[in-house]
Amino acid sequence: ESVKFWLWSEISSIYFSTMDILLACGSFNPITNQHMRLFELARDHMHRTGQYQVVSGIMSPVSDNYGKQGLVLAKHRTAMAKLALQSSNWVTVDEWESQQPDWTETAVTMRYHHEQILKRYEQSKPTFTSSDKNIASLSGENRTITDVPPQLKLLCGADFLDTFKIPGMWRDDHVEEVVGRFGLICVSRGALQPERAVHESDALTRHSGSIHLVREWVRNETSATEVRRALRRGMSVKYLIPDSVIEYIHQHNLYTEDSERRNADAVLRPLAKQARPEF
Ligand SMILES: Nc1ncnc2c1ncn2[C@@H]1O[C@H](COP(=O)(O)OP(=O)(O)OP(=O)(O)O)[C@@H](O)[C@H]1O
Ligand SMILES: O=C(O)c1ccc[n+]([C@@H]2O[C@H](COP(=O)([O-])O)[C@@H](O)[C@H]2O)c1
Repeated sequence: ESVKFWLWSEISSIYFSTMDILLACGSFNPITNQHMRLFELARDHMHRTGQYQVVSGIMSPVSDNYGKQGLVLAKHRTAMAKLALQSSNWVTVDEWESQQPDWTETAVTMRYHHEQILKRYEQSKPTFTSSDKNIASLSGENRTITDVPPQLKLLCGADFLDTFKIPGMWRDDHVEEVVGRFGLICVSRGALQPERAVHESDALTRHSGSIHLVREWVRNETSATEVRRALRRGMSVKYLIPDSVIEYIHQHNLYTEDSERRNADAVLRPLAKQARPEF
């Protein structure tokens, strides 16, 4: 009986689950252990639903013209993220967004990755016989269902969800697209209430079926701002960020009083762009 049950649960998880790819957009200035935990928490959550198979994760650092205070160069933020994610066998760093000449809206970044996923899927799609149409490979964790391409979902923390309601920050059609067309996985952060953010937004409520709220029970308030503050003061950030990243920061003398003044008077690019779309 137990063998039958095991077989059934294996087969049903293959046939009835959707492959997901998680994309996290942000400054990662610098990457913290909690940024990497977001991926782990989200993957566990999605797997526990029994409906999704998370096959990979992408971290996409924002480009230099985002205009956020203290933002160090994208080449450094990307290098640090790559060093940190050497310990992951499923999350990688993608440089496309960070290399764009201007700041790129998240919806546009998602469209780009969606196209890349479809291209790779088309290239790697095996030809099927009628009897094995749904299953391409069944090898440990890498089993895949290939008659549906992987779905891209945005992964974020609860503070990110709150930015949707800041006037002039997001275009309404982009919120619709990110949440409605792609889907969102949001991990709790401190005392923020993502359920309330969804409830108080008509657009988010309309698409609540595509929003997955993940509860982080080990509350972790690590923030890149606090890490930068500690570094400026010459204090330890060990165990908040990986050792390899600490070493990189010291080698390049990245976070100083000067670096924190960068963009201090700048208007965040999304706000400037919405205020003067031609600008
Ligand atoms: N401690 C945390 N808990 C949950 N989500 C987090 C946490 N830290 C960062 N995130 C999420 O990671 C993504 C990238 O965040 P970001 O690079 O802005 O880091 P941050 O720590 O929030 O930075 P800063 O302190 O400079 O605002 C966002 O979606 C953010 O919500
Ligand atoms: O697409 C938008 O309109 C939009 C508006 C505001 C912020 N974002 C993205 O949200 C992310 C916020 O990162 P951070 O570090 O400011 O928390 C970053 O990747 C931005 O490009 C995106």
